[in-house]
Amino acid sequence: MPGLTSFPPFPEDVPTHPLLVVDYQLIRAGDGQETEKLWKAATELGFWYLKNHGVDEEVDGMFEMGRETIALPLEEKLKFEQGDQGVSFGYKAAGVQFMDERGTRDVTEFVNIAKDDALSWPTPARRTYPSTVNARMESTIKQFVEKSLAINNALIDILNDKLGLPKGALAESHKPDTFSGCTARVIRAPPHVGPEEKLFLTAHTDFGSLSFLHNRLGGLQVLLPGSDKWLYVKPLPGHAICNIGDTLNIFSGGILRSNIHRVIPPPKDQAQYERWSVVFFTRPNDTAMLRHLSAQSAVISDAVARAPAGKYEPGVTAEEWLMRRIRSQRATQYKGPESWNDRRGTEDTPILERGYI
Ligand SMILES: O=C(O)CCC(=O)C(=O)O
Ligand SMILES: [Fe+2]
Repeated sequence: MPGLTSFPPFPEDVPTHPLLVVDYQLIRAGDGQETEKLWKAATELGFWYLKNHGVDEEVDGMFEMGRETIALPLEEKLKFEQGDQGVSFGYKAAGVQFMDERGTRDVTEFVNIAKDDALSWPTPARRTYPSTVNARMESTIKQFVEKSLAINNALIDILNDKLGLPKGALAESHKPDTFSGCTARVIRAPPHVGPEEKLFLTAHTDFGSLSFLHNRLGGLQVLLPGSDKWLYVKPLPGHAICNIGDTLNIFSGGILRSNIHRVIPPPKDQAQYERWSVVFFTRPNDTAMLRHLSAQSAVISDAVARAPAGKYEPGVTAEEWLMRRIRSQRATQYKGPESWNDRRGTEDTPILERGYI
């Protein structure tokens, strides 16, 4: 199984950043200390480990589904390619995104399944999928989506209360039964044998509200606020990695941090293995207007008052934001070095010698 094959351990001698470990069962039990830990992680780096989440079996099934799908002939996969218009559901072929100012093409493949399709199965809601996805919709994908949604929404509810918002304010724009960009994704990157530097996923912030990530090999790196040094996040067995994305950053007036991260080939001996990850991206309802919620929270209102005017009012819906960001990654959008700026999210950490991301 791709997620479970044995491989060399994550090396101890590479620059690594420890994340806070949040225990989901303690969060569910209303443990005050654990809630504080979640708040600290969400506001300082925007990344944390989540243990005791109870989704391990479904994650293994998702790795299997990904392997079965990526193993299909390219011609078959291309029938489901997500295309250049900003749609984020379907298959993403290797080489259709650009990765840097020079327009270098990517090497990763994705299988993206809309939450709306998993929940409405067997009736398609947004689009159709390869046979290998259909075959596991009922047995694997639906369960993974339902459990991931419940976890992310429970965490969002807690952040809602810590932000001083009225009960359920964020839940209003994250309704499970309303169309949204919520997506289950499997990612595959090839083994990397070359000595040259390579990017699997270029520096980015996540586009939605909260990401629930499961990886096995190293390669994920974060840039700490104010630093230009990339640090690995070590995969820990049984621990998911959660991170805040742009839309919670906007709703919270910047209080919740959508931090830059990237994926490079796994470190040292791990580099010769295929790298797989499974992610669930919780994103707001398509029609939700992206705007800070300062009218509903004094804490957010204070934060917005200190921020540059208009920073947390992009003036678009969640669907428009997502489409714009997905489209801006496609190689067809690459017109020269200036196209790189169009890829920016909410993050504005300067990178030394490279200007802003
Ligand atoms: O594969 C990983 O470890 C991270 C994936 C990621 O950052 C993403 O899909 O947005
Ligand atoms: Fe990401």
